[in-house]
Amino acid sequence: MLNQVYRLVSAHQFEAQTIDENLSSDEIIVRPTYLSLCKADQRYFSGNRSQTVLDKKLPMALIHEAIGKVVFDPQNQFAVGDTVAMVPNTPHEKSSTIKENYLTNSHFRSSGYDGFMQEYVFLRRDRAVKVPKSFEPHMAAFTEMISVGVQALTNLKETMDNDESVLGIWGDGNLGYIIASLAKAFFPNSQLIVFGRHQYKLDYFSFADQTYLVNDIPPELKVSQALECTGGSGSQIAIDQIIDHIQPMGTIILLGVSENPIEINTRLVLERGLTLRGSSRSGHHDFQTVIDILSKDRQTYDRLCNLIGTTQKVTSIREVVSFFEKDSTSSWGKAVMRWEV
Ligand SMILES: NC(=O)C1=CN([C@@H]2O[C@H](COP(=O)(O)OP(=O)(O)OC[C@H]3O[C@@H](n4cnc5c(N)ncnc54)[C@H](OP(=O)(O)O)[C@@H]3O)[C@@H](O)[C@H]2O)C=CC1
Ligand SMILES: O=C(CO)[C@H](O)[C@H](O)COP(=O)(O)O
Ligand SMILES: [Zn+2]
Repeated sequence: MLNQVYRLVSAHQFEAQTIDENLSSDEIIVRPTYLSLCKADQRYFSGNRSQTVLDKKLPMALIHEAIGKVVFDPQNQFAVGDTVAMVPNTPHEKSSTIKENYLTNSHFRSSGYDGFMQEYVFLRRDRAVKVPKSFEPHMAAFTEMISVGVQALTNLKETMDNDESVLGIWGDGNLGYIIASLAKAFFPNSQLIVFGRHQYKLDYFSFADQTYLVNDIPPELKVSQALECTGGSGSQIAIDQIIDHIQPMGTIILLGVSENPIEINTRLVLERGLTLRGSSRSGHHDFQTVIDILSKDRQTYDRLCNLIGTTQKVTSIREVVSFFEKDSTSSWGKAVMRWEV
């Protein structure tokens, strides 16, 4: 079957390419309906990656956060019209030790492999997670990013010592907001403190127990465990600050992506017996956990709906380009396209 794939060929430039795809019995065909933008997509779109990386990965269809409607399932496991969240990580082996998203031979869409900016997605059936009909579609579109939060909080639970009293989140953007929203589901008895750079963003975290601007943290304040959700050079500054404010033997979960290697004060990491654990992407199990949590927990569901930012119906590549540009100047929230290209 001929399929149209909308690939980024160079910064700010997409091209429609026609590819011939054959459906195998372990795949279904999904028509993408709502696509949500991630910082990683913006870095490719704006050419904010090294030339070596761009040369290696482009042309490539962007977007790894999306829902769509099933149009065909050769095994009738999914009904035509079912809404599914699509898991961008595709593992090629099973391991009892390594989670699917850390296997080095897994393929991740919109990072070296075509993402969801396509007419139809030929999706391995174990990469589709049913979304309840009642879910707000703009919010469901960023299920992947919520699942990154589930993965991070699960990793924290697996790694940390028994001090759950105070959780600190560094980063007042989308990822920080998602993790803060999920935190009470994982740590109902913990106090939640969010550290950010902008008061107007911190105001959205009204459900946290406390928020601080990073240049105004009381010197004696301590958190038990911390999650770093900043990225870029902000990660280095945030990690330095976390090391100063975390209890000895605490765990720091690192999520922010930095283009260049950053410095970490290992002397203090050793002295204080800290654990630093990286958390990247997510797998099918995390997606299912998102659906389960949001189906039961109305408060978390509503908070995540409040993260919906710029939304627009897009019907052409020109509109997609202007949507990416609009998102890059937006100050808050997830940008979601209703996909009618
Ligand atoms: N590990 C993973 O699987 C994933 C990682 N990411 C990565 O996470 C990072 C954050 O993404 P996202 O939330 O969407 O980005 P946002 O830009 O929405 O949020 C980052 C926020 O952190 C603030 N910030 C910067 N430095 C600090 C600091 N030292 N202390 C506290 N806050 C700070 C930023 O302020 P300002 O704008 O002023 O710099 C900004 O408000 C990105 O690098 C992204 O690529 C995203 C998804 C998944
Ligand atoms: O956003 C992410 C997951 O949701 C990751 O940050 C993204 O996968 C990193 O990929 P890349 O190395 O291509 O920037
Ligand atoms: Zn992402």
